Amino acid sequence: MLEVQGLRKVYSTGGREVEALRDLTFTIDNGDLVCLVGPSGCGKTTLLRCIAGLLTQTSGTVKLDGHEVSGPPPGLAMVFQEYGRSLFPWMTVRDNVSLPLKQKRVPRQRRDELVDQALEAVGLAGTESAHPWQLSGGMQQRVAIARAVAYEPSTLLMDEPFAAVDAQTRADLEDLVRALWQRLKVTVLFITHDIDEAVYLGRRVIMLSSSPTVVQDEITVDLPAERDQLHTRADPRFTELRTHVYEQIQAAKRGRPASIG
Ligand SMILES: Nc1ncnc2c1ncn2[C@@H]1O[C@H](COP(=O)(O)OP(=O)(O)OP(=O)(O)O)[C@@H](O)[C@H]1O
Repeated sequence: MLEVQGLRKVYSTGGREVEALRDLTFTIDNGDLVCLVGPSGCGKTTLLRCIAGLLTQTSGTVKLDGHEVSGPPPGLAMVFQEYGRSLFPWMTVRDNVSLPLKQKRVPRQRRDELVDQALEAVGLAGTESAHPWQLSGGMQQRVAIARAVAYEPSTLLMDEPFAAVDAQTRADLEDLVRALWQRLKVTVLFITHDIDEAVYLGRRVIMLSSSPTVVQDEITVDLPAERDQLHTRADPRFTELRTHVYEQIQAAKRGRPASIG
């Protein structure tokens, strides 16, 4: 379980203080898929970096499976928006996916198995010896997802991973994330500023207020577990949920709760 309790982050730079996160509290059960949306600049990346142990909070706690996070926790993998910068261009696809496993000291044979399985799972079997720059943006992001999956994480943090790909690729990658989540039973925290994406993907959606940030609202997405781009997005319940999230985000920008919903 991921537990975020009273998380506050104040940046101090050049004598100026920016309160990015004021007081965030939420929990995510093991095996859940939770999307986090909020207005631009509300501190989504700050939150993820605190959860990943890459940034020290000013106060509050983050616990993963009962252990307080104070550095990059084992069992946690991340996928970033900028796949172009997260893959090493001079390494092959196999070496990129394999790298965290080497750091984890996984034996060679097991490493190869995990890489093969992960590339197969993201539909990239056969690209092992290619270099990232020989692949499309969508394929590069699949490599980044394969790298996270091969690591066999219990928790996967995704920071606006599809913001830089075209709409069709994005739809395919969304379906890939749901399929992997269902298959691997991994806990996923997915950050996006795209409301439709949050409702389509998530089993829960947490909405953040604008900075200084608190949890504005949260919903359980009571759409069928089997989702597809055509039918789910045409479901009247999908429209209701996205309208609710939209109104909450608009209210968050104005700095108060929405009156309806
Ligand atoms: N290193 C830093 N030093 C000072 N202020 C920072 C730093 N990083 C972020 N901030 C500030 O903290 C606030 C939250 O930033 P953050 O990048 O976490 O938001 P975000 O929700 O991810 O933004 P976006 O939606 O635009 O990607 C912003 O006001 C930002 O200017």
